[in-house]
Amino acid sequence: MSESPEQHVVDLEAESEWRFELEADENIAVRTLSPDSVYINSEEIPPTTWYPLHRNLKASIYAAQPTKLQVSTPPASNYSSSSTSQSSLVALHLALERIRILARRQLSNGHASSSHQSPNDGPSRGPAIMILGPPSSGKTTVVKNLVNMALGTGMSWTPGVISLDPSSPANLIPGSLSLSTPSHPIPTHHLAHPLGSPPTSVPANTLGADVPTLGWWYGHPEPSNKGVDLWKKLVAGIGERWKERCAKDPTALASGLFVDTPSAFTNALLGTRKDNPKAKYSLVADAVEQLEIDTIAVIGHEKLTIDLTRLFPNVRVIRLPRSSGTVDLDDANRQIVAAAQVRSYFYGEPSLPKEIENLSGRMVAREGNLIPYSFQIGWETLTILRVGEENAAPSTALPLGSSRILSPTRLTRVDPAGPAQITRLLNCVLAVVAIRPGDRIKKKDKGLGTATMVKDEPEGAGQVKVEKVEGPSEETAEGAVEAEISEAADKAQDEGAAKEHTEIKSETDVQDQGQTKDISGDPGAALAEKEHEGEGDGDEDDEEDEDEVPYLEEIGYRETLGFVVITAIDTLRKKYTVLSPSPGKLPSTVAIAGSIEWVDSE
Ligand SMILES: Nc1ncnc2c1ncn2[C@@H]1O[C@H](COP(=O)(O)OP(=O)(O)OP(=O)(O)O)[C@@H](O)[C@H]1O
Repeated sequence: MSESPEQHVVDLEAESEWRFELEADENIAVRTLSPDSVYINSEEIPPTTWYPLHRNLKASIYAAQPTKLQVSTPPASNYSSSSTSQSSLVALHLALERIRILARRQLSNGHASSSHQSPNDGPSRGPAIMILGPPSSGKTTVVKNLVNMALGTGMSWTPGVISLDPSSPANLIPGSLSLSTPSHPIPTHHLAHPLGSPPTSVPANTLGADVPTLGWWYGHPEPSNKGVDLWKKLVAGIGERWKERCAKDPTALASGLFVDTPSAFTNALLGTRKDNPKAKYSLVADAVEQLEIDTIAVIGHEKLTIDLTRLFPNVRVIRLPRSSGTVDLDDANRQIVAAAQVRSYFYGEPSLPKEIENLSGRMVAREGNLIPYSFQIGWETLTILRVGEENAAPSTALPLGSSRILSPTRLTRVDPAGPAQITRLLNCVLAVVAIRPGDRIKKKDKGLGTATMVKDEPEGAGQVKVEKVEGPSEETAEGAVEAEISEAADKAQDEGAAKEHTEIKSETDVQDQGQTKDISGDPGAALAEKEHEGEGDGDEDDEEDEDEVPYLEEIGYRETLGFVVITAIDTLRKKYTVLSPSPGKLPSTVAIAGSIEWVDSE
């Protein structure tokens, strides 16, 4: 890097990357002084246009042509490398693009996706690709690159982007799963830049506002065997919404689907149950089925590629080289990412520091700040639930000879006055869920969808027959796969060897930044009353037992309306202080807690 008082310039060779790891106090901007564009995660940075990069970000700028890259302030950690995996990504993108184009042609010729076709027909839907790999192998980066390449073709694609990684910085908020349909390349200005529109309060004039995003709440940073049932129901819900979208929108169907996954998916025993101990990669298989995946790309994990090839004969499994630029993130890094992700949900993209704002020359368009809203709400008004928590009465309290079968997705109510609950609720991220008229369980139905008690009567060879309340039925379908992907994969392998990523309804007006309001009667209380009126049949049965959850289990895994954080708890006045992305009433007074916490350290 050459350094003169007014500029620091990096000379990049053709097909090489400038990689950087920004420290907590490093904010920089880059621009190319050459006539050709450069790219960040395959988003184009036009010539001579400053592109701000915020602290803690780790990424690279790719140049296809020899380039002079100007850097506002050189970061402590930066280097250039010609060992880029860009060409393998381009090869894969081209194969996927061909399928999209053929699918669009088929669809415009009137072929339905589910209709039986002759072998000579092209694909009748776009590719559905899922990216798998170990921790920090670059999965999210690959997804972002492929999505941006598709959106950069000028073909007006509107692919679906699903994040099944609750800890990915590209997702909405830690603990969530998401489905978005971006129509313009996704930026990489800072750590938490999501693959969809970030927050509920996103103003209508920002870049993210036209990226419809739906969010689901898993509530934990990683899928685990304990949460398998909830996980599968969430994935089924996401799959349903994507299929609904495709049924209405042929462009979405032809554009296809990109799925980012958690590194836990590489654990063969994740999701394996005692009743079927030989089942391997159960959650991968579930996602393949629910999302109709036709291609799995595995990053740099040979055994996994072989295992999955054997396990899914109808799915094309390909291997992608791991970019030598990927950075192994430690726990401290991951905590910084998670905190930045929650902060950006509430506050939007951080402001530019003065030294960058004052740079002379053009600057790329950026999203604005968001102004969240803080208020108090009574313990009685906000119903907080947990999914699958086993805090029911001990089995010893049951009648002799009985055992309890708890539904794995049963809802339990959080009693803030209960032991240790204040500690668990403070700083807790909550997903707000919609309550519809049919969701409330009448007293006579209670027990449905919560816990089932069965008598231990021996049946046959001493077996106990249990009846369990099951969730919604699941659809299955098979996906088509294209041979071109195979070629692209082979090419990727060769090159890799050679060198080494709700509809959240928004209330857009913002006010009262950072102020805590004690709204008498509580925001949301009016809505809560309305809910009761809506169900209102004057049925005295509706009187609740404090410990019973009066809602169907289904609300625990339906898409969320948005997220709030409990930032303080007043035990004397029995009120929560809640940070919400938008002002006014909460859209619902029922929220689900998980294990995700956030403390604003800025
Ligand atoms: N070519 C590159 N140059 C510089 N940094 C990179 C490059 N590719 C990826 N990174 C960085 O490496 C880190 C890990 O990449 P990424 O988050 O895509 O991996 P992942 O497999 O999705 O991780 P996780 O284990 O969280 O699922 C990120 O900080 C990412 O920005």
